[in-house]
Amino acid sequence: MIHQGSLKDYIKKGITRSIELSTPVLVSQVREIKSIDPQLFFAAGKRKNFGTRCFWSNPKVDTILVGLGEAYSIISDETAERFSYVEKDWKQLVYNKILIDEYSPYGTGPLLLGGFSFDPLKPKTALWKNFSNAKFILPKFMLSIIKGKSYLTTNIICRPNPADIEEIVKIEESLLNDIKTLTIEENYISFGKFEVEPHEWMETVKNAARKVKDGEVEKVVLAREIRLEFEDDIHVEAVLSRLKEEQPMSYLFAFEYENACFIGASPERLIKKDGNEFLTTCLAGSIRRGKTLTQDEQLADELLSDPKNLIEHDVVVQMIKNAMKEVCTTISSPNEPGIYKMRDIQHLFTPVKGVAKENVSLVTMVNKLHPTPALGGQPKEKALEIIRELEILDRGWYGSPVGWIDSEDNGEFAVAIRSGLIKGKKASLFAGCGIVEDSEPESEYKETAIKFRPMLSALGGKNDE
Ligand SMILES: C=C(O[C@@H]1C=C(C(=O)O)C=C[C@H]1O)C(=O)O
Ligand SMILES: [Mg+2]
Repeated sequence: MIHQGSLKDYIKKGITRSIELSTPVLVSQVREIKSIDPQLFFAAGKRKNFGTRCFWSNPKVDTILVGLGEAYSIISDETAERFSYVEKDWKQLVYNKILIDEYSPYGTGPLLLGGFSFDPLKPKTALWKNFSNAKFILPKFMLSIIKGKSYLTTNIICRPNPADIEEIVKIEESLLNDIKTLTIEENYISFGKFEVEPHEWMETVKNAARKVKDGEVEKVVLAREIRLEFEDDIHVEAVLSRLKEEQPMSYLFAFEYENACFIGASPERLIKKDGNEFLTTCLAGSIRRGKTLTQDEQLADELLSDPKNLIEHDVVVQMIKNAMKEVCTTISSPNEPGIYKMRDIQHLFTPVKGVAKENVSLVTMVNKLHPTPALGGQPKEKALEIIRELEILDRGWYGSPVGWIDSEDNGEFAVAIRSGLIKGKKASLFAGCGIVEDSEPESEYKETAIKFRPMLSALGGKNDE
């Protein structure tokens, strides 16, 4: 529906409604705007001190979302209940919304950007202070670039006491003006690298492989951390630009709360929902890229017929297909895995599509799938126990679902791998490997080294193994 009238009028209406209902009322305006560089919009958020910035784009790049500031936030430090908490709070907020939608394609209007932590039962360390078990933001301003067109959504929460109406309208205007004068500064600064206990990590791989051999689990994923220290503050904007250039086959994401930014370029989709269609991806099993085309193809063939990697992959396929069967009327997926190639690595890849039964929400599916055996293991609970026991790190949001949900329950979540947490001059990067019976510590260590490359390179480092 197209509403006439100015944003200010709608805010006044929102305030009146919020007095009547004694509840916050969301006013959300979408308008098509002249095309804007999403990186610059993200950079403008820093200059304007919005505090919170979110960036999300899919590999096809037909959906780019950049959110600035917090009109509303949904934060939960509960454990199992964190999923339903987010859903309930969001449903309540959008129930009374006033939409001013000249244009409302998929990916515009009121939507939440955020994610969940990997394992709420693992004690949280200071590193992940700003990253709750669930944290979703409805941005004050959001740029959506959908199939090449740019839209600006402005979200205002009206409460019984009048909001700073003038202020909001003023900021919106100056924000768009400001972007015209911005550029992204590259600052490649040297850094020192510290690997957190690599030998102990290889020991844990050995222990995990033994547990698989003993029949405790089918597969378990173990991750490790490296810490970088720079001479100067890291420019998150420049890192994002580099990731965009170097990892075009990946989801790009950045979630910045105060001084901490979780950022990465992940090839792995957890789940996408568009109407009643679900799409998910099994991605597990890895090999390096070749130096020549012939060598690259040889490596791909090797991966496609390697028993260890095929087991790693198949455990994921079985679990995801079973989960999809429970909530879908029909599912379809290829019988054999294909190859997904990125700049630094190639993976075994099987997409799974399905048509959802009625009332199966996106968050329900996130809850059901996370963590898949690509990041957790099989069976899920036993694998999580082993990870808690063996792993020498706090995963925080690494390996977790990150993405977006709109007010109609459309959206998409990626698995936050090939990622790191940046705080000022410091960065912690994370990478893991699926461990099965035949996993060898040395070669799994090498595999994680390759998985660190996307972030290391985006931070200005050389490709070392
Ligand atoms: C755990 C990660 O990646 C996962 C593990 C893979 C493997 O072990 O082959 C491949 C892709 C992902 O499922 C990571 O990148 O940190
Ligand atoms: Mg592997």
